[in-house]
Amino acid sequence: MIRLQQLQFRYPQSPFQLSIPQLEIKDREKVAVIGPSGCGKTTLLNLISGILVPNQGTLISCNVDLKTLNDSQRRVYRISNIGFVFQEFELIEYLNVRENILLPYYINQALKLDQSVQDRVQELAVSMQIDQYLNGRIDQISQGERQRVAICRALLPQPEILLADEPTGNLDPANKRLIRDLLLEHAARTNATLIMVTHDDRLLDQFDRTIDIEQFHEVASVS
Ligand SMILES: Nc1ncnc2c1ncn2[C@@H]1O[C@H](COP(=O)(O)OP(=O)(O)OP(=O)(O)O)[C@@H](O)[C@H]1O
Repeated sequence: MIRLQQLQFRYPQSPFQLSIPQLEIKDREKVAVIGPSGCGKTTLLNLISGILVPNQGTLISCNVDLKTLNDSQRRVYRISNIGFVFQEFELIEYLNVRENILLPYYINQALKLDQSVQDRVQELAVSMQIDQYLNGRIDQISQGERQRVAICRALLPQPEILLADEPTGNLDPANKRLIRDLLLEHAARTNATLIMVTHDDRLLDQFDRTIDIEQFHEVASVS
């Protein structure tokens, strides 16, 4: 369960403010996050992942109030529980496709890279239809294929919470549905909670619930 209560968040020197009186997302729930550009969708995902910290209020996730954790404890929380598909993918051009998928295992000593992980890379790549590119270069695959590499990387550690920030942007309608369905299927198979940002109303029908972040968006005076 993810529970936000009386949560307030502001960036320094910015009038943008997120004020969330109460928001709960149940374990294994599949939630779409919507709202106009700039209303705080990415900010919400960054708060849930522990990248950002609320100014006020509580954010409980995986039975921990994230505000009570220091930076290194929040990093451990993120590594252990969160898979994040970033809006800009955050792929590394000088690593090949397989190495990009394995990146969490290179940078986090808490994750053990053994044969079962290598086998899972192969399985995930097959399910995402990018297995033929595993030894290829990132700059030689399409936008949609890059998106699927980023998704494989987020899914590989089998996270309890999967956060996907507009993972279907810039894709044609058929590929948008394909990516959404792959995320939903993997989340269902691994009992993960899925929180996916989208601007596309046509993708909402397969989710348990839609949360419109605009209701929590406030404009404060800059101080
Ligand atoms: N690091 C930052 N410092 C100051 N302001 C920021 C920062 N990051 C985002 N903002 C501002 O916070 C607001 C919310 O940004 P956010 O990225 O969460 O919106 P969004 O709903 O995800 O937008 P989009 O749909 O365009 O991706 C915006 O007004 C943005 O300019």
